[in-house]
Amino acid sequence: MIVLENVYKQYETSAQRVDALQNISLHVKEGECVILKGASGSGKSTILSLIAGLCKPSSGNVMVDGASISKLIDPFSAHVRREKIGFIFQRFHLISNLSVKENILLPLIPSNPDAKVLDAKVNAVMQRCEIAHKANTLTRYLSGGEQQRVSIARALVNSPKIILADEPTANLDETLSLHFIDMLRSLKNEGVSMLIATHDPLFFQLEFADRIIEVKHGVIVG
Ligand SMILES: Nc1ncnc2c1ncn2[C@@H]1O[C@H](COP(=O)(O)OP(=O)(O)OP(=O)(O)O)[C@@H](O)[C@H]1O
Repeated sequence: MIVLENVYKQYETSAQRVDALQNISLHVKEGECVILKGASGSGKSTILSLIAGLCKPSSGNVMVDGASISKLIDPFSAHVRREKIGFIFQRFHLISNLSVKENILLPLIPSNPDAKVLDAKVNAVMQRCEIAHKANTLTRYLSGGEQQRVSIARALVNSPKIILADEPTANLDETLSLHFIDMLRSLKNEGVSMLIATHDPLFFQLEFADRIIEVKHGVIVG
């Protein structure tokens, strides 16, 4: 479902060149749940961004459900992302002057013009993520945990085959984290593949993952 082959990623800034990933190869099968762990700066977010087609590798190949997303130009990689991937970002990336409902609705607009269908999907996912009571609130007025639940709802609204999540429980209390992990478990049982970058001990205590991959200085070490 997700394949990385000999992937390198360098970031060039005016000050320096950063070797963020070096020769990463990994394979996540359909319905498999893999956790990425590693110290801050080890390259976890870069791996997720490459799979989502949000950035390109310096060399190597990234495949998502048979499509070589690393080789597609922007509108086509965005299409693969919209159709197949739900991305839960570390920093939410919500639009602050839109409501909860409008933020969740956004990924659906390009593919689904039927207003009733859209409304039903958004309402269902808001209930699932326990944020329906704030449907009409602008997201700039939400707490960190509430914003996180909106970003989770937005990632799930398209019923993606793949979930990529960057520290998804960082802003949730233990009860909400348990609820979220439970939700991931039911998605996994429905065949959704997931790659989750996390330090949250709950994921490890609950033995949630099929596999844990450790990244160190841009290299897979275990
Ligand atoms: N856009 C960028 N430009 C330059 N360097 C970057 C950029 N994005 C990431 N880096 C660098 O690449 C390396 C890997 O960063 P990345 O964000 O992938 O790590 P991470 O493991 O997700 O860290 P964290 O757990 O703190 O989120 C770091 O040295 C980081 O400073």
